[in-house]
Amino acid sequence: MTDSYTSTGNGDASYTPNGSSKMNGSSPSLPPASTEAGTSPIIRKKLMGFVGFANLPNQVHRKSVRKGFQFTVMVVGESGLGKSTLINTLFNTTLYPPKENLPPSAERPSTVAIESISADIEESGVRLRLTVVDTPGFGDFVNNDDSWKPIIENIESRFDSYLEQENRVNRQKIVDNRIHACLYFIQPTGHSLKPIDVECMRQLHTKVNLIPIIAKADTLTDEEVAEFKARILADIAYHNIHIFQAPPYENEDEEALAEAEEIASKIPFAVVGSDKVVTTPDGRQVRGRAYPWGVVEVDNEDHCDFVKLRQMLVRTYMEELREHTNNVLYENWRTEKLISMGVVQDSSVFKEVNPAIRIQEERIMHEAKLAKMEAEMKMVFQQKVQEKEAKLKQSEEELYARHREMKEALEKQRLDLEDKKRRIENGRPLTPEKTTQTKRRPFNMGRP
Ligand SMILES: Nc1nc2c(ncn2[C@@H]2O[C@H](COP(=O)(O)OP(=O)(O)OP(=O)(O)O)[C@@H](O)[C@H]2O)c(=O)[nH]1
Repeated sequence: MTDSYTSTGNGDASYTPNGSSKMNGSSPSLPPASTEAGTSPIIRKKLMGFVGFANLPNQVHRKSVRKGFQFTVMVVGESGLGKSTLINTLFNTTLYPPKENLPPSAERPSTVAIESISADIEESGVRLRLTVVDTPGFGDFVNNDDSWKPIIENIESRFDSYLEQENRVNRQKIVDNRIHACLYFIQPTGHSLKPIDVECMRQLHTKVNLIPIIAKADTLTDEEVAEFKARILADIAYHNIHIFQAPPYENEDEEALAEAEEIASKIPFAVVGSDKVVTTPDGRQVRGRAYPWGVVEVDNEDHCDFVKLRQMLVRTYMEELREHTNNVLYENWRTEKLISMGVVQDSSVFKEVNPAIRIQEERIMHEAKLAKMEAEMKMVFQQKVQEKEAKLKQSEEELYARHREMKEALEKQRLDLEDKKRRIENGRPLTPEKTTQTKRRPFNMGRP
């Protein structure tokens, strides 16, 4: 086996094992050896790893992990439906302190008040800035007609703040406070959606990713849950409410497709929340709720849909929810807002331009411009000709008039002379007009 060393003469060099192939993007690794001539050292190069764009996802991954993530979730539902408990269970934190620790002065608000709590959560080195927006007071009053209004105002004010940041000269530090997901808690009545639920969801669905949840599902039997879900879905379809559905991707593998289908089949998620650890009859320590008749396990897919909800919200579709908020919900809101402010979109910027058609259009426009200029010049020319003709006609008439005048004068002169001639011939003296001779002006043709 023989190795060869090639020098290109411009400082580049490549080592070719067996003289067969060249390697680029490599680094020198082995100590230099001598060539046959014994002058130039052989640089042995070795590939340190895979060189190609297939590594791009890893770069994105590293960058995202360094930057951390931001996620804002809103919880809407009547009080006591287990919203705080579910959030604590979902993100495995005590974001909401236990209610017994709250001071007695912590009274119910008299209107729907919006509260938000943020926490930095870290899991396997990945940082997540989680913000939960709570809506205490929603649906708690005798008249709940406008309960949804403060919620919508809050969502829109977050869009406003984002739009304002986008319009700044310096957009380096945009803070995204928009709501990425809205968990809508439905009371486990077993009937169907209440009018307040329908109205609120109708108001919300165009502004947030709506995820309906049947709260405290452990209070219903499996059959009741199935029937309740069917009725809720029918109501949602009837009222044309859009709930969040993950978009299907064409090149997704079978496992991912099956997972997406399974998650979709569980909507609305019937969940049980508990941040307490209890012991099962078989001695396992689980997060759940202990009843005299047994233990409901939060993380057991046979007991409730909590795992699927977490899968959707955290594991599989968190980025999808953020993207959908930005690309669809915010974009639609922004368009409407700008139009309402009188900003008009120039639709020609979206037109695809075919260079041949463009040249043809420009040629037609140019020809039209030339034709217009020509017509204008013709008009000016005609006008000038008419003016000149009028002037010539006028001087012709003047000449004729003078000619006539002179002719008459000459005729008169001729007649006078003939008269004189006749008198002289008849021997009659000339009239005394001789003495009163008038000075005749000399005849001058062409002068006025
Ligand atoms: N049976 C049952 N009870 C639950 C569940 N989740 C929470 N609870 C209980 O319901 C009560 C109210 O729970 P919270 O989490 O404070 O409810 P909330 O919706 O945050 O209430 P507000 O803060 O008043 O809006 C507590 O006693 C919880 O232990 C559940 O899934 N099933």
